[in-house]
Amino acid sequence: MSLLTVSGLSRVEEGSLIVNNISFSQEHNQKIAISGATGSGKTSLLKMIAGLLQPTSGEVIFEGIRVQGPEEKLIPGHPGIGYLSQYFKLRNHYRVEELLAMSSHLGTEEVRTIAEVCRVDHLLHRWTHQLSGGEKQRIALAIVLVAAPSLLLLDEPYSNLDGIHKNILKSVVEDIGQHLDTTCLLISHDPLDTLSWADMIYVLKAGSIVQQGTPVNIYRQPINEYVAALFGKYNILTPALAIAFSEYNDLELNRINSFIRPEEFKRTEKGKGVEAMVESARFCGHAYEVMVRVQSKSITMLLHHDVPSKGDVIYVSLEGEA
Ligand SMILES: Nc1ncnc2c1ncn2[C@@H]1O[C@H](COP(=O)(O)OP(=O)(O)OP(=O)(O)O)[C@@H](O)[C@H]1O
Repeated sequence: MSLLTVSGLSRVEEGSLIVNNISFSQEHNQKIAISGATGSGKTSLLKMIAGLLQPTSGEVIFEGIRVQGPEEKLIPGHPGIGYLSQYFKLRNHYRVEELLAMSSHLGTEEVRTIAEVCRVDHLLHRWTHQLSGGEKQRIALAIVLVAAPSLLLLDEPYSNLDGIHKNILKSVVEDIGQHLDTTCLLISHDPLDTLSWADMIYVLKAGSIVQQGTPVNIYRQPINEYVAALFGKYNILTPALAIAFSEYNDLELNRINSFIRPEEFKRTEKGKGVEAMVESARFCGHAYEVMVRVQSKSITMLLHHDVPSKGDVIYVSLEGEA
């Protein structure tokens, strides 16, 4: 039996379908990410799973039992499902340890472990107004975790954090799965948050799932430009460009555009690739982003060495020989 089964879940708001017939299931310890542009319905979906928003139709089955919505229960929510909103608030005038004790269903040792996993064990005596934003976020997460949920729903957990605190929280989320045996489902619109973490990604657009797959599959084979754009930089390979590259690469030729990531192009020797005129070469930290013009279309590629200059003619092919 799956830990979570979502079947035909929909929500109508002011006459519009904001979540449209969503179905998927999640196994124990499977890491699922839901991605989508702003307003695509991610938060509404997550709240319905948590029992905090009433579905208009469809159902959520958690550990074999239907999750009731807020219109069916006095106190909304499900004790086995933890939900951390991107707009969480910590109560004022309490010490961190008091907040943890108030929400805890666990013994002192287990609370201590959760505080350690969340990297907040050194903050237990602090008052809530004495914390930074990143610390507050990890304490809010610890408060959800001490209620001992088997499923943790995280709504854009990294959105307000700087790089350093984001990395700490990413390690925390990794550890939650490994050390606390809590299954996680998170939503994010940032590809860096989901690609390296998730086992499975569902992409939402206007309330519907438009693509589902492993991170590699979603990144390398986006089914449309919306999915391609959500997960990083991309080039549109028109049918005409595909014919030009097919002379040097094994390409399936069809009449539709396909989407190629910058790192999938490589610089090659004359006679082994398509001729391209360099328009610009910009350093971007891990590589140079080089814009070239091929048959009047611009292509962005990433080069780590042999970086050309503006105006140079180079030869470009795709990774993998024909
Ligand atoms: N109570 C409501 N009344 C009317 N429309 C709503 C309500 N709640 C959400 N919506 C609309 O439903 C759509 C989905 O909202 P939701 O917050 O679920 O999207 P999201 O993908 O989480 O967005 P974001 O990434 O910006 O948080 C949006 O167009 C939003 O304006």
